[in-house]
Amino acid sequence: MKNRVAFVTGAGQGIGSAIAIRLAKDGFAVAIADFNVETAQHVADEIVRSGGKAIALRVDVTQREQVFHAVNEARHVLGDFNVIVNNAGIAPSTPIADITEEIIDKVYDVNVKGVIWGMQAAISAFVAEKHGGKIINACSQAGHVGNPDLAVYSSSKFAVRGLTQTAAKDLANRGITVNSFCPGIVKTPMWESIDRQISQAAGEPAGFGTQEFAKRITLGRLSEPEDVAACVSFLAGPDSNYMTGQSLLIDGGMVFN
Ligand SMILES: NC(=O)C1=CN([C@@H]2O[C@H](COP(=O)(O)OP(=O)(O)OC[C@H]3O[C@@H](n4cnc5c(N)ncnc54)[C@H](O)[C@@H]3O)[C@@H](O)[C@H]2O)C=CC1
Ligand SMILES: CC(=O)C(C)=O
Repeated sequence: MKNRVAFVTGAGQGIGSAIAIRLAKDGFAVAIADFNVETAQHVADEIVRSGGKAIALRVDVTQREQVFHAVNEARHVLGDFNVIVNNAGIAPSTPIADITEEIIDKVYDVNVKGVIWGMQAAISAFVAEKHGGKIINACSQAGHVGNPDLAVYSSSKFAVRGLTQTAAKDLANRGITVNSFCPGIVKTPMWESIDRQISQAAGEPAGFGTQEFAKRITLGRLSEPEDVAACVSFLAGPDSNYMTGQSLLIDGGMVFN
């Protein structure tokens, strides 16, 4: 029998690694795709040690050819292609008055172009395998409400929400669903870095930025990467078959739509 194959970008750490590990537990053979191939290999080894199937692939999601190459390799090595999770992202703090062209290009190259290249590569793999599939993009609560000090990042995530809605309409007739997940504050290296930058800018000790954001969380706690992975498991599985174009908030009630 063929493997069900999932390809997760930015899966060497944080939310991406939790998603990869969860999808492996769900029975997927998983391609762990990351700029940092050492952390990716570490996650793949952990999955294989637990009895799952995984490979590590080096990919820079800003480079279209690299994304197509990695998706093709995953398809050939793992034997099919069913789900892509375009998770890789970066989030430098960007107070509005200090935004430069360089930082806009850097963030948009990863967070927006990376998602577009991932969607295109997945479409070509689904077509080659003669079936539909699921595209899942990393958005954020910052893609629903503008966040202080994160203008470039927030606008890139608003773009991901728009791309998700549009692609869902474009791809429905090919049997492809497109959804995104929108975490709030997740305990990962990305969040630690945002907290340091916001706290430093306010002249406060580390942890200040987290306290400020946490005031908005209805459930009263930050989330773990596994909280997000559980929802992505739903989006990757058959129980979400009648859902497309949605951007699912997993933010403990920071934003209500
Ligand atoms: N941590 C948080 O509080 C939240 C995170 N998110 C989103 O979730 C996603 C994952 O975030 P975290 O796990 O927190 O981030 P992280 O910074 O901890 O991990 C990101 C991973 O992406 C990889 N990566 C970065 N640039 C890449 C590129 N050009 N090509 C390939 N891989 C690349 C990194 O090597 C790293 O392994 C991002 O899209 C982020 O915007 C959304 C809402 C909240
Ligand atoms: C990092 C992020 O996406 C936040 C705070 O919403």
